[in-house]
Amino acid sequence: MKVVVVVGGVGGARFLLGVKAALGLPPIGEAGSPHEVTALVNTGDDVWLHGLRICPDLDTCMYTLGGGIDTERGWGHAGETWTVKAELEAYGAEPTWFGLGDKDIATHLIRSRMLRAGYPLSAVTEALCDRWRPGVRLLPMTDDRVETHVVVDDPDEPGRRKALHFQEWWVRYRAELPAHSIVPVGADESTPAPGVLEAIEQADAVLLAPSNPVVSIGTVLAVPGVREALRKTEAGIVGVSPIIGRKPVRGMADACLTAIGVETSAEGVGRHYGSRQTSDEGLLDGWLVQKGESVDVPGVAVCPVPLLMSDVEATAKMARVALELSGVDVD
Ligand SMILES: O=c1nc2n(C[C@H](O)[C@H](O)[C@H](O)CO)c3cc(O)ccc3cc-2c(=O)[nH]1
Repeated sequence: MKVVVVVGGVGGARFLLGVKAALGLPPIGEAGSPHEVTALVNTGDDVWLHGLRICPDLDTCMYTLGGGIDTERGWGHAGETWTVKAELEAYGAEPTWFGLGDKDIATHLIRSRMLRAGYPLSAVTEALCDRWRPGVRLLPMTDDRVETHVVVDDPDEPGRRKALHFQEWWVRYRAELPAHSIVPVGADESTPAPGVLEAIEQADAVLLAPSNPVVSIGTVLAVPGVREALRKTEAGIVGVSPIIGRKPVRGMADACLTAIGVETSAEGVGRHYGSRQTSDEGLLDGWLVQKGESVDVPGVAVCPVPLLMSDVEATAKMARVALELSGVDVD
């Protein structure tokens, strides 16, 4: 069976652990299997810092599925040290608000060297995954440069607005500066990475992970051709709500949803993604929401399940329901 999962970072990576387990694949590492999982990964969080290209969502998926993630933070290496970071600070090298771990820097050095040698991001990712063996194909949504920027009131100059790179808004300001708009800069000119459209077209099932609907899932959908391919595929498309009650399960999706005028609720996000049957932009055939919530998304089969990805087993149960709701038989 061919499964495509649209993902962002931490939530997406945790969900992929469950998808693998639901398909009988070991959550961590690689194993032969009749099933093929392809993750379409958001690259709008990517950033050049200290001369290194950092791809947070690709790395979080790679480390999580490859067994190297720091499970507490949800990003970066387990057992990380921060020697280089301290040295950079000693030089007063900005930015100091972004934590580059020593082991993580090796990933960025390899990637930056390959990018500078002319390799596309998809080839770089494949090379890095040769070591980590995540057991799913990690595809960047595009090989082109797309960077999410957030327009805020300039904290240093009242009355003026400025565009911050997503990482500065997210890490330095903890998304506490109200966002007037969130823009995936470069998305309009980008094209899907090799294999993205084919994976969607050939999929038996497509899942939208419980990642940030705006800056993760939304950014992948902003790459021209992706939404159209999703609307056309024979595969059933099922999303998983990242919101329980009125709060995101983790991260700050509420700050992003408010910025685009979408209610922070499973119903709000479900309607935002829209029904594939009854609207000409919508994507969803099915929508998983928290057990006990009554959610109405016209034209979409809503299925309440326990949504907390408290461990791989719980996530696998959720992923199994999502796969079955998409119309495939998991077993
Ligand atoms: O809150 C933080 N998140 C950090 N993140 C997480 C990152 O900002 C988020 O995971 C995504 O961009 C949002 O999904 C990192 C991710 C990396 O791949 C590499 C380094 C970092 C460093 C930080 C950091 O210092 N603080």
